[in-house]
Amino acid sequence: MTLLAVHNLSIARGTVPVLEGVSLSLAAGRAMVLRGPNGIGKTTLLRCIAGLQPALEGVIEAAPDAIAYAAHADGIKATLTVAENLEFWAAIFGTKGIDHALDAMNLRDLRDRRGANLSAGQKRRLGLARMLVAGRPVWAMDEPTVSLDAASVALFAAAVLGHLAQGGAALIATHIDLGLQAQVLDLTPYRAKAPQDGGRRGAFDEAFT
Ligand SMILES: Nc1ncnc2c1ncn2[C@@H]1O[C@H](COP(=O)(O)OP(=O)(O)OP(=O)(O)O)[C@@H](O)[C@H]1O
Repeated sequence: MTLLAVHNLSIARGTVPVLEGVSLSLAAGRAMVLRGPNGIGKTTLLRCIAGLQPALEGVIEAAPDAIAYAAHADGIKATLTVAENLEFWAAIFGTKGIDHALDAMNLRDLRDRRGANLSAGQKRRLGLARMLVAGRPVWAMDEPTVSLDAASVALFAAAVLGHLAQGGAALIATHIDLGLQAQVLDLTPYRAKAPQDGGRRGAFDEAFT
């Protein structure tokens, strides 16, 4: 069963075209890794697929509320504890139970620590635990392993495998090898033909973080 299909997508950052003609398809149980040099448009593509910005052209097909997105920023509430952060997200996503997410990302001992007091890697683990409480079939993730140590990368890879085994799918922009059996999509051939630097003035989208 196909959980996500993208047809002939063209996307821009600000008003500047970044990628043209991107198509991909992700079936249940499958992972895909997005590759390409810095600035090619991996983040922009993921944001578009997550519904955070419109495409210039093309079609994205997924069931309503199918996609959970983990961005560079973790969206962690500094004044809430680890457990409260996850409870908050479970309430937003309409799911129940956070223990499996605490266990999966080794956060049990940190459950009562406030978001503000977590290390960078711990914050990242909490951000990834959020995916586990989302209860959504398609995980779209942008550089999920930044700040993670080797043990945490292994935990994350195991969490992705578990998600795939349950019929989920994952689209992951990463520069590292996660040891997953994933299809690789290099975005380099889809670089937009329009000038990348010319016409840039006024193109900056300040809301883009
Ligand atoms: N706020 C902005 N407004 C307009 N253009 C931007 C803005 N931020 C980044 N860009 C440009 O958009 C293009 C695509 O950036 P994007 O972040 O999607 O690339 P990426 O492949 O995720 O890069 P990286 O591997 O460095 O994370 C780049 O050329 C970048 O310089």
